[in-house]
Amino acid sequence: MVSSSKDFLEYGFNLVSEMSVSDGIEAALCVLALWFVSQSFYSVTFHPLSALPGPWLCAITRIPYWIQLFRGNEVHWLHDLHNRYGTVLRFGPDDLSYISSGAWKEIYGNRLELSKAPDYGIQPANAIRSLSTTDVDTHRLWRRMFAPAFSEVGLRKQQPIFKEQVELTSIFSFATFDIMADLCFGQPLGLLERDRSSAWVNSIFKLIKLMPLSLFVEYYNVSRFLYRKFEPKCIQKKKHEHFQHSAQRVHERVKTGSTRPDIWKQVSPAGPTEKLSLNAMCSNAELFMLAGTETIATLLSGLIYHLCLRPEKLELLKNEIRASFDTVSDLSFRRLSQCAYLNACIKEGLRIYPPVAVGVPRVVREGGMLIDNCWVPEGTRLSVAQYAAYHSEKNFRDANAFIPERWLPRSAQNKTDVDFHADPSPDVFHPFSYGSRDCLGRNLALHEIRLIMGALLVKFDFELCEDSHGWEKQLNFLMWVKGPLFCRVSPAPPKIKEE
Ligand code: HEM
Repeated sequence: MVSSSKDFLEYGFNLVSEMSVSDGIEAALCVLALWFVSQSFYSVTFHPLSALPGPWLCAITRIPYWIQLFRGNEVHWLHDLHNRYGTVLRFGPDDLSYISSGAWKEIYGNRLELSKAPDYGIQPANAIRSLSTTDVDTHRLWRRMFAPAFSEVGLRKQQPIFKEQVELTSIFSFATFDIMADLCFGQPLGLLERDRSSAWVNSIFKLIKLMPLSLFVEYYNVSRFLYRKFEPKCIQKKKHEHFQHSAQRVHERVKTGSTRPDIWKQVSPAGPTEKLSLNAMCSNAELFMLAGTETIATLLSGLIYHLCLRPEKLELLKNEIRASFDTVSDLSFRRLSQCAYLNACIKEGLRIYPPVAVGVPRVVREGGMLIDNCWVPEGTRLSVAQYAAYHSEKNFRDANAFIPERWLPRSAQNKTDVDFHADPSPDVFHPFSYGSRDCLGRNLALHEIRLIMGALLVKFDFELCEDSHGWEKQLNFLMWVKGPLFCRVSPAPPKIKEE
């Protein structure tokens, strides 16, 4: 008979010490199975999220999510699940995805500032936090410092740096990497000039494909601990070399100085004692080279693709651009931002093919919170799935069709157009995210996209090659994995001068 807790422990200890190895393994497996069954039962019955819709398997384990993530199919999987289960979806034991307009405000614009999921923060090799940090105070400081460089006034000053590049390009990745390098390092990488990628840029693409693995490792305490302890030397070396590539260029830029209004010229001191250290410049430059290049190249490729599939829309856009500008040197940030049809096309491109197609999760803080009239416990990860939200008929009529007109004011719409302003939730559209951690480079991105599109359409006509039909069927590892996009490109016909 076991009478007290001390006796109980002694009894347990004796029992274990008398066990053979195979009995021990059997007992451990039984305990594990019991734990899993009770956890699963709790997860689908008494867990605070148990009433929310979603596949029961996802309520028990994250395995279905990991499988889809590693297969590059997360975006379409979430889209299908939202179609089946509605605007809120439980796709993991502690993971909720939303596609309603109110969710943006509640998750990303919340006064309580939900924290960014730590596994989504990029860890710079020099260990100095960049803007992607989850630390709220450091993040606030960086945002204040970098805000002027990415503001309208700052960008207008940077306009000449952009124009040096766009005239040359039809290769979007090279152009966006060259432009961002020019803003961060004071000189382009020379990709457009050589018409060839570099080993450094290629390694960024490899890094993007490894994101699911990094998310998996960073999600679990055990794998994170083991990885940090035993990270292979060759990977450490590669990370260091990669970081050094941009760090050296930042050092060079600081040493030689610059007369041009690049990012560093316009950073403001956030307070009397705050200075942007050289190390912090390096880690933020690395972040800008990641965040501000492929996102834009992705949108541009998708936009040209969808325009080529709808030649009547491409014609309207060409007419608008060619009526407003004779040559590339006429293009300016200000005048391009007034091109209504161009802006509508860009919005539609961001909707139908969002560069950040899934939501970056926010984690509910201590004490839990009410969201969408449902109480969610602390630690729950909330996100808005952009692709699913923008392709849902609940939010956009003819959601899978490329229709820039839906973004034009009612008065500018063709009489025969369907009235897309009856779309029930235009507020659901936030391709640059929302709240205190929305995209710092939003203005820069829009100017760059308008300028590159303007330059291309002033100079060239485009037609999609047969081989590239179906180009949009792509895997997604947080970024789309784009195949080659072949277009027949011919010089625009000369303008006939009116008498
Ligand atoms: C079409 C182009 C772009 C799209 C669609 C885009 C989208 C986004 C989104 C959705 C986020 C929010 C992530 C989150 O919720 O945590 C973000 C953050 C960010 N983006 Fe962009 N982005 C684009 C271009 C750029 C450019 C050109 C830059 C320039 C450097 C940039 C710099 C950043 C930075 C620094 C952050 C982190 C902001 C913070 O945590 O405070 N992005 N972007």
